[in-house]
Amino acid sequence: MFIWEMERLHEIYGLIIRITPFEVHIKDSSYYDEIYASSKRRREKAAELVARFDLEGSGFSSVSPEDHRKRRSQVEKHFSKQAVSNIDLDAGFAGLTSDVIHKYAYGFNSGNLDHDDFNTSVRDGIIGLFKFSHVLFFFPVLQTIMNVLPLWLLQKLDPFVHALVSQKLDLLRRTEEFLQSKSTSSKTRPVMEIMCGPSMPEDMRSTVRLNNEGFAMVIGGTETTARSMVIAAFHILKNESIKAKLREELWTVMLTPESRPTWRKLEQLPYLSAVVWETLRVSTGIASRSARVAPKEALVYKNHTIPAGTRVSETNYFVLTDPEIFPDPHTFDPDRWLRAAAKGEHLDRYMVNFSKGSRICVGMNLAYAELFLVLAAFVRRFDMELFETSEKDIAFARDFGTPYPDEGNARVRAMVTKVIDV
Ligand code: HEM
Repeated sequence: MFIWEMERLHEIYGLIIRITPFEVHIKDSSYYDEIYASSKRRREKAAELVARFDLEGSGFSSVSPEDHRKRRSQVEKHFSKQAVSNIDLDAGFAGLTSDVIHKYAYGFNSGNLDHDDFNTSVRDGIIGLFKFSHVLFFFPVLQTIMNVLPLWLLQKLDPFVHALVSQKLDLLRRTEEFLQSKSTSSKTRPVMEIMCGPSMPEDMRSTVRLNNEGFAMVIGGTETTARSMVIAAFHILKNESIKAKLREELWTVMLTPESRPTWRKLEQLPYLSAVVWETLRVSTGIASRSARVAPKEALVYKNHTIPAGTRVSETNYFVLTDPEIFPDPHTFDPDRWLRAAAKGEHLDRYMVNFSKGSRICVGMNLAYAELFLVLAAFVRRFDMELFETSEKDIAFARDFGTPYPDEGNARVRAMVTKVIDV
């Protein structure tokens, strides 16, 4: 819950504070782009911050911009708007994001949606990693220990850790198979099959490195997007007028409940777009700060000069709930985006949900595609009522990488009252 302590300290000491012996934290939305800058200005990631995820060699874990650029360029082409538009997305959502990213990255269906409660071990592994991430920050060596312990022992020690390690081992085996097999020329090859193919340079072909790229996609692409869908569902079901307005707009492109408009088509709907933006804003995405280091450039914040080499961070949540930019920030108000657009204001400048600059989320297009397609189907096809669910079940109280409520996981329960057939 350190995020709330930072907020308290900012209230006492102002917009810039030193939060650890090595890190400065700024709570000023207008300064964000200086820290999370484009590749024109050199920014490094602090090695200590990424060690806990055990994704050595991946773009996400790269410290230097040179390593990052080299690795990221092999990944990002598979997540362009063009590439992402070509996938099929079906069905409900709790386990959906995990199934989608496994299919997209590794080519197999992890089967969450086939389970009654959606919550198979695939999802448990990622949740386990997030919930354990503060401990792993201080003791990244635990990752090494987890990797060498036999699975039966891990099962006894902690089912979440067991789920995480088994998942990674399973994906490692699949990466090995991709590296050994002759790649096909099929148009729908998963990202990892292409990345393990002959176009990957020799010095970047280690199985562990490649699997860490794939696992970073799985980690990045599961809880974040799933939580956004859950938050959207909560607000849509709670607010009849939002649901009615959305449904009316969706009728224009979904003549029957089974209509499957493309993501491109859905993106052109102004109100649905506003709902997606507001969902991303209020769901925060990544809760933990991710510091950058400007190794050769002294950053200047107002009358403070931050020496080159210092870790500097902002927290996305503080920007996304900045009342100067988003008045009444804790209210789910999709219309704020339409009002701003009508006035020619560019609120999107402050949509730091996916971070900014050269390290902006590589899976952003996939996340948008999932949100548009899933929310459209959800609203057009079902009438539901919230069941034993209140704001407290989704409110951000604890930072485990993504926001979690005070107890357990974000949980929204609903009863299907009608499946719409016209
Ligand atoms: C609503 C959904 C999502 C949100 C809010 C989100 C947010 C973020 C943020 C804030 C970062 C920067 C992390 C940092 O600075 O350390 C990031 C990076 C990343 N995300 Fe996402 N993400 C989402 C969905 C996805 C999806 C669907 C994927 C699937 C590929 C993904 C994969 C990644 C990867 C691999 C990185 C590291 C990129 C790099 O450093 O080059 N994310 N994401």
